[in-house]
Amino acid sequence: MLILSSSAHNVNKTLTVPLKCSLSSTYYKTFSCACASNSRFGDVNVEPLLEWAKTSGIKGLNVRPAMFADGLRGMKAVADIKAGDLILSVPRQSAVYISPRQRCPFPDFIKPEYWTIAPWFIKLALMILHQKRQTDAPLAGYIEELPEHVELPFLWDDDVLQSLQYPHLIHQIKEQRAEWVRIHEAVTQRGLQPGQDAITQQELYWAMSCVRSRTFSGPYVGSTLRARINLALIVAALVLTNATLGLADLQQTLTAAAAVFIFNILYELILSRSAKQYAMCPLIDLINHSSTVESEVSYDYVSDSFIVTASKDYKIGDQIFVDYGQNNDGLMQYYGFSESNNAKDVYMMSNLLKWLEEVLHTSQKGLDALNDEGLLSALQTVTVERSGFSSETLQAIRFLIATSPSPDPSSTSVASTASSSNPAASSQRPSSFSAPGDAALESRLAAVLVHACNRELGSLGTSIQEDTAYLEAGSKRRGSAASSSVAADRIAVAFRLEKKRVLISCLKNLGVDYEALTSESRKSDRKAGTGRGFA
Ligand SMILES: C[S@@+](CC[C@H](N)C(=O)[O-])C[C@H]1O[C@@H](n2cnc3c(N)ncnc32)[C@H](O)[C@@H]1O
Repeated sequence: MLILSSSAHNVNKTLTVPLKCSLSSTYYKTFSCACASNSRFGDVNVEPLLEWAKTSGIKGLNVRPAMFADGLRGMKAVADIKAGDLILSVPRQSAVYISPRQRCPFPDFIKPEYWTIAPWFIKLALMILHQKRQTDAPLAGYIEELPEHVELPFLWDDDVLQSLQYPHLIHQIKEQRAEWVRIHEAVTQRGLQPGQDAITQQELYWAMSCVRSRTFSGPYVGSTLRARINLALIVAALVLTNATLGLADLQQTLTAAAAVFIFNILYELILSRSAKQYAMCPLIDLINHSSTVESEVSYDYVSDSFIVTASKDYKIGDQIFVDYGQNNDGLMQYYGFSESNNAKDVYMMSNLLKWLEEVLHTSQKGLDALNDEGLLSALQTVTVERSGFSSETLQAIRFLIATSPSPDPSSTSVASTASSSNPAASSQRPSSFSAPGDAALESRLAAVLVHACNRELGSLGTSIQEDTAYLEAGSKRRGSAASSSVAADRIAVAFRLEKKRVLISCLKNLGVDYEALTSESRKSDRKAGTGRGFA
């Protein structure tokens, strides 16, 4: 799910929805004016979509759908664009949209009691399917342009899934598979009204995949400006009628009117603090992701529209991007791709305890002490960032190093001198290790972390060089018709390469040039005639 943002300077937060003033209509050009060039969009004709967009009040300025490298659809600038320029505006009623507590919009299609309990992405998927089933659906022009297939990893064969080499995501994707089977059963058995055509698993999966890869979400801002004005007019009319007919004391009437207003505003304020709105916006959802730009999709309260403003200058022909606000796990699972050098990417290391035990001789007593202080989980579910490990993980490892017994005085394990150099450490609690210790302890900590990263990298089945070579060989073959399983393979290899890069950056921050080291060892492997094949 993509994040609706308001600030051009802050993409990491789930942002508040702005009350931006909409620009005057003369500022906009509609798509038909924006560019007279190529009306073909790869092998798809975009003209019907743009015609529909125009009649639906969607406005675009100096942008147009286009095909980019690797046959990827996206949006390009058809004139120079300045940072801060409005480039797209989609009225809320032209989007597939749900707000909190929205009533079932089609009780003859889906049972209202199921609608109430359905999560947001099922609701949006059902809205798409409902539109698809109608002959004169208002959003037909949009629905027809949704991709026919959305190739997400939950559809991959198990062997391709395993080639992600990343148990954390493989587990989540398997859970998603099971969840989506249950959702299909629930929709068909408890959601669909009797007499309606069955919803096949393929249909529902397609709709849910579109939703998961194209929805923007943001905080709910309460009623639209128009709804608030309508409420004000109704209350004013009641006050006037009362006053004219002398039905009640004027002061009492005004107090009651003020109470209605305050209640309404407070109610919406409370609702907007926890609730979210979700929207699939035609044309906006043709914009591809890059984490190098700042997020620009926001909800404009005054015009009741979703808008995109450029967060940087674009030259004519440039591709327009937004930041989907996801690390590579999220991008892979719900968007079907990973991004090279994604700054938000992390590596979830599930084997840390195993690697620690190789060098630390951890005792049950030590692990229990960590558990008592809520720190054991920092060794079990470990998020490794490019910059390093979390402060909790460092604290827990410091404690283990300082308190590990040394079973073998001749051992080369990094903890072998820890307890002997600091006999008081064994009586210390984990809470004493939140801050960096002396130079000896910190250097042992670094050695343990380097060991863990090296062991993790070594356990992955392929090296970074093998993954790179596989992708490069595939790029040379580009142009030959690649089957979808080959495409999935490449997507999986690109993903696991990025995960290795996270660990390598982490090692770099620990002072280890992993690539230089492995290239040395490859040279000696070659001399010795050894080395690994591609798995
Ligand atoms: C919101 S849509 C963007 C428009 C999409 N390209 C289309 O043709 O409809 C999101 C999908 O676009 C593709 N996509 C977006 N950004 C990408 C990127 N940086 N690299 C590769 N694919 C990307 C993925 O397939 C993703 O599921």
